[in-house]
Amino acid sequence: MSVNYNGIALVLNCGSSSIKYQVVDTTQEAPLASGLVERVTDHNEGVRAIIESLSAPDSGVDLDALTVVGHRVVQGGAEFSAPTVIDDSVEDAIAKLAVLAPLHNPGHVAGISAARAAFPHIPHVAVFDTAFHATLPEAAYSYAIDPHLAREHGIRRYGFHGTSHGYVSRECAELMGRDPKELRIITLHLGNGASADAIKGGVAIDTSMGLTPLDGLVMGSRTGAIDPAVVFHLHRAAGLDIDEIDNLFNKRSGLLGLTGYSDMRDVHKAIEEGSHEARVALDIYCRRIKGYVGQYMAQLGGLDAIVFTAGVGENDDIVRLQSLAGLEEFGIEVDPELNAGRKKAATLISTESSRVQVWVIPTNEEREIAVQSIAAVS
Ligand SMILES: Nc1ncnc2c1ncn2[C@@H]1O[C@H](COP(=O)(O)OP(=O)(O)O)[C@@H](O)[C@H]1O
Ligand SMILES: CC(=O)OP(=O)(O)O
Ligand SMILES: [Mg+2]
Repeated sequence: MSVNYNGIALVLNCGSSSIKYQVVDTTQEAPLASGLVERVTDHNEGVRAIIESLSAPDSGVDLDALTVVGHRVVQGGAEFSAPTVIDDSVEDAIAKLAVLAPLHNPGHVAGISAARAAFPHIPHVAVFDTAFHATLPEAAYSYAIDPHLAREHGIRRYGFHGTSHGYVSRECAELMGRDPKELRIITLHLGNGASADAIKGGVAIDTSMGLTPLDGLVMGSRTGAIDPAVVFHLHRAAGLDIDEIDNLFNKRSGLLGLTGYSDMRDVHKAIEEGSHEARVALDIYCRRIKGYVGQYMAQLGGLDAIVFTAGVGENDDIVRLQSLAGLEEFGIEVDPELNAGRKKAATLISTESSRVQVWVIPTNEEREIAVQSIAAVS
């Protein structure tokens, strides 16, 4: 049973290169304040600047009224599977988990430390991207390596974007007027980072990201799935060391590596200008999505709905159409007219005869983090 508590939360989502924030009053639909600071290099400084601007008399926000500060944390490892009130030891544990999310956890800790210094008397809660995937069956989270070695080094599939996958899958069930317990859903979170989830009866049974947010779908600057032997080969044949390969796979691959652009809008522009590389990049991107849809349909033993969300999923009708093209035999039919354009609100884009409903549902990680943080301290 879930109980909804009300309150006001400042939510900080310290991403790999940006900080998104919202002040959420759960009794109101729209946030009291929201914003995005891009190209952040120092998250401690970034968070302090955000708090300073929210403290201004004309900000429309009364920071004295805050119930809680909620922090998005990408990697919770084996330690954290639920929203957790942050004390020094929790902050320390999140810092230690940075080896398993090097692009994300260091920024989270810098943001947490700035926010705890600014609001020492308000509870701070960490909401983990990994938590929604704590339900994965052992066969889904285990890799085919020596289990002793895996246990000793925490090597397993953790899965990320869980707050988003959980949120949009619950929204989807509600929009379909069905109990999540009776649904099989594939959620496609296509942002700068991208991942797919297979959700059965309301719980995740598979996810495309792994030990770190590098595996799975093609992303803005990350490879997604790649034969691990490419690492050995690049080391032996091209002389790259481990850190150089890590940097290459995480920061200079994906759409960026293929085309020079990490933003899908730029990839489309390049295609319009006749770029063959950009065309192939889009084809790889969509082909990979289709592969996960097929795989997860099989793991789920059938399918009731597909949900597209996040920056690409909500805005890119070409990606949505191309990723699901040719799946009519499997009961998946996108209606090109319903699909057309950017979606600012939940929209059904499948045909009436489609056995599987296809939805675009805008994610709202910040609101979901607010709700979960308030519940954790209520
Ligand atoms: N109109 C659009 N058409 C296609 N892709 C878009 C559009 N707007 C945003 N995007 C894509 O969404 C990405 C950002 O998604 P978002 O979910 O905000 O990512 P993140 O939370 O990881 O920063 C951009 O990098 C871009 O690729
Ligand atoms: C986990 C992850 O990849 O997050 P983001 O999409 O915010 O980079
Ligand atoms: Mg995101």
